[in-house]
Amino acid sequence: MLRLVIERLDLAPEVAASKYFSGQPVTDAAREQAVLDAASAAATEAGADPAYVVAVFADQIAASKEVQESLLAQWAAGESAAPAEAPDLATEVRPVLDRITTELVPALAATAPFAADPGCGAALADDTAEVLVASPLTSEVAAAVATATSSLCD
Ligand SMILES: C=C(O[C@@H]1C=C(C(=O)O)C=C[C@H]1O)C(=O)O
Repeated sequence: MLRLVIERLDLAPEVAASKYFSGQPVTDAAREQAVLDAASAAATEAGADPAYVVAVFADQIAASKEVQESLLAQWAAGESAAPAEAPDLATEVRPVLDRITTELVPALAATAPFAADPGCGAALADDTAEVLVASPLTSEVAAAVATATSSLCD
């Protein structure tokens, strides 16, 4: 589950790069609603609590936007080198995000029972550290992991 959370968040720089070229705003409210609706429907299908899954997905969206805002601000200010090219958001990046949704929802259905466990926070911190060692992230993505995981434990 955490690997999928990280994999999703690690796509945010590509989303930001595509928006750098297209001029599309970071927030796309209609797309966010479609993502949350898809997650809710998939949760019901997987036997998970849709409210829990939607809350976790709202965090994924917020975390992605943190990364995008941070990178776009750096590129605009010339603080870091802007990308030279970017994938197409609709045809190349969002399909990958959608594929992750189909995997992340069943993974959340499996881990949701542990949300109320008193050891959830400590286990989450340990597991997050382990996944981060396995997948080194840029500082912007690493900084948003806290947002992405903030609703996983009660
Ligand atoms: C990732 C995107 O940027 C934002 C974050 C979204 C997400 O995490 O699913 C959806 C829409 C945007 O508000 C996107 O536009 O696809």
